[in-house]
Amino acid sequence: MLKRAMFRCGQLCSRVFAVEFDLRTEPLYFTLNSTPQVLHKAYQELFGDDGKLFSLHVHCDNRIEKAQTHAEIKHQLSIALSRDCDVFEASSFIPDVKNSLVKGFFIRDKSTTDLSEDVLKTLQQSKSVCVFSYKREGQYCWQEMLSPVNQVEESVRQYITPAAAAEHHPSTLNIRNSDVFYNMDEAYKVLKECTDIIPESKEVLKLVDEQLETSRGDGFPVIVIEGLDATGKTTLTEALRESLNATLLKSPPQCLAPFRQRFDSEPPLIRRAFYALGNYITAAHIGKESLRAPVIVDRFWHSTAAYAIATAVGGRVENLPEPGSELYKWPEDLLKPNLVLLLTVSPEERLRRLRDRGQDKTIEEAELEVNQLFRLKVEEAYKRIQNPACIIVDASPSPQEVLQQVQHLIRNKYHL
Ligand SMILES: Nc1ncnc2c1ncn2[C@@H]1O[C@H](COP(=O)(O)OP(=O)(O)O)[C@@H](O)[C@H]1O
Ligand SMILES: Nc1ccn([C@H]2C[C@H](O)[C@@H](COP(=O)(O)OP(=O)(O)O)O2)c(=O)n1
Repeated sequence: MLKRAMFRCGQLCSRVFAVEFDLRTEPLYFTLNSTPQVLHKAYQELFGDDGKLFSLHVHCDNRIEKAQTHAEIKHQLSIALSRDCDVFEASSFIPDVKNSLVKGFFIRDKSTTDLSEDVLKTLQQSKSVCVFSYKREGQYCWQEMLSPVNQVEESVRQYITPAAAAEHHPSTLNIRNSDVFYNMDEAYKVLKECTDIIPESKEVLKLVDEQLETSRGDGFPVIVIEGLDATGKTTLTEALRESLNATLLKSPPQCLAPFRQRFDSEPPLIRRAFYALGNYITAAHIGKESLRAPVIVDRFWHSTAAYAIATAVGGRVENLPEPGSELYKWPEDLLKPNLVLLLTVSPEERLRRLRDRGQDKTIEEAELEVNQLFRLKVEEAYKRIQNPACIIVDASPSPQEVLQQVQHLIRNKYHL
């Protein structure tokens, strides 16, 4: 209750709220004020007559619990609300303050029933969930706390006040150590905090503990092949293994395969920590194998960081952390490959390859558009990662031609 009260008043008045009403445009930013503010047209339309509007945020000191509650609520909203409800990603943050982001949702209910209100009231019974409803009167709009079931609280009106757009998309405030990890200890800590609720975490940590040796002398070259799904990584890495007499490794490593599905169903904090640790295990394998032969690696840290950043940052490519941001910096304690190649193909060719593999047949248009935005962000994030940066390889020609192109690049660098 204390958290809720704080959210309602004091501390959170300096907070800015961002709602992703339309993924292709900027979020709508606003703050709250105890005195009425005249809203201009864009805000009036969004907070206007077109249905009932609610927001929901999750507050909790325990980050594992917070991540799981957020994911659980997202799922609940997707199954419990009617078709007349739109659910938008929303967040509250303090501008320029790292880790100040609190994630949540905006719900617009155009139905004539009270179903959404009932669902939200039930969700609000959890101590870490805070729900507000929005009311409109003329040119003013305010939010007040949704009264929990069987409890009438005095409602404080907080008027919506337009706010300037944030210089950096708010989701970038929390990427470090929530989505991307820049040393092993930070990822390790996350899984350690999960051992009670996810028993598999213990087994993963044990595997990490067993692979402490990561140092590498001046051995054979280490070449990482990166790219979106179906760009031809498996085809190329296998051909390279044969032609270079190399060892082929991948991240996550084979020993984590039994746990991957489990961690893929967890919220980003836990899922990304799992993949981060996978890179350290693979690094230990690289360290050993590169003493004997060239090593080809199918996905490594570029994948971990690019997918994590692209998932964390909603909407447009413009929302990504800017080029040169410290969020694209390679972890100081992770083995650096000698060469990173990024396979790229056109969206049409990629889709054709996915279809040939029997995937992606049923994706609807709306989902396709969201996927398209996501794909663009992953590729752009790949390209922004520095030291080592990736070299872009056009992977649209035939497998043989792609192999030749890559052999040429490697030969130029290593005379292999
Ligand atoms: N250069 C290429 N030209 C045409 N098809 C390709 C090429 N490389 C791979 N493919 C085909 O595209 C699909 C995806 O390739 P794959 O190597 O499995 O990609 P990834 O490992 O990146 O997911 C497979 O069916 C594969 O046979
Ligand atoms: N080193 C890695 C490898 C994969 N990941 C994550 C990133 C994405 O969420 C998925 C992509 O894996 P996917 O199953 O599409 O990969 P494949 O192309 O099938 O090998 O895994 C990672 O974070 N770090």
